[in-house]
Amino acid sequence: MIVIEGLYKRFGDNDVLNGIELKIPDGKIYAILGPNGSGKTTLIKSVLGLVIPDKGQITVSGSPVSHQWLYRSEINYLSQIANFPGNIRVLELIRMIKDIRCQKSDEQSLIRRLKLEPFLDKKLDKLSGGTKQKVNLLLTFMFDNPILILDEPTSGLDPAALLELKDIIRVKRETGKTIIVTTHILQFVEEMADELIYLLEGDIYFKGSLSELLQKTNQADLEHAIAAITSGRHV
Ligand SMILES: Nc1ncnc2c1ncn2[C@@H]1O[C@H](COP(=O)(O)OP(=O)(O)OP(=O)(O)O)[C@@H](O)[C@H]1O
Repeated sequence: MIVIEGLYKRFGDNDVLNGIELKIPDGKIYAILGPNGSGKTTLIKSVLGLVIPDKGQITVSGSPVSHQWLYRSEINYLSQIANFPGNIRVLELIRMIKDIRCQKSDEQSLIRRLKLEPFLDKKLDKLSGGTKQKVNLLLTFMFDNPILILDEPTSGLDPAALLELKDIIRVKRETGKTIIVTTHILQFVEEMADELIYLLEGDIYFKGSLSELLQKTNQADLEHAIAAITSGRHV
């Protein structure tokens, strides 16, 4: 369980998180939604200890994250923009990350599923954006940890890779993992998410299932529900 209490974060005069209270129980897929700049990445980076909050407390599996780092070994994180040096080859990168994490890994089945065999000897700066994203997904999923945090995982993927990604995530959920995803792809959310967390103006506007959100906003689908929220008709 991830517990967030009274979380505040301000950048300059920009109040990004305004007293977030959130409990994320284990074993489900959570979609964090909200307009551009609403603080989704800031929230997940706070959980990861990559952003230091101004106020508030976060615990992951009972451990406070402040000034700690051991808890992070329980988390697999896919960042929105992964910046690895362009002159490293894919296989070298996989070996490097394995050496750093020192955990059992299962890269072979992911290499097959994501069809990465032809690219293993290629340097990262020679890869297309979608192939780079597949490499990032492989690095995220190859370790068997209880929490997965995925910032825009569908970015640049073709339909076949998207199907593989959804399948990989479903299998992770079946094995009891907690999966937190930020995305703007509403079809992905409708298909995959057990719970939606909607951020608006630095706070949580809604947390619950898709059907609860549709009921709350009196709309027929997620696209219209979000349009209703952002136009202020349901704040
Ligand atoms: N390191 C930083 N320094 C200054 N401002 C920042 C920093 N990181 C984020 N911000 C600002 O905080 C706000 C929230 O950014 P964040 O990336 O968390 O939003 P988001 O909901 O993930 O957006 P998007 O949907 O566009 O990815 C934005 O106004 C952004 O400019």
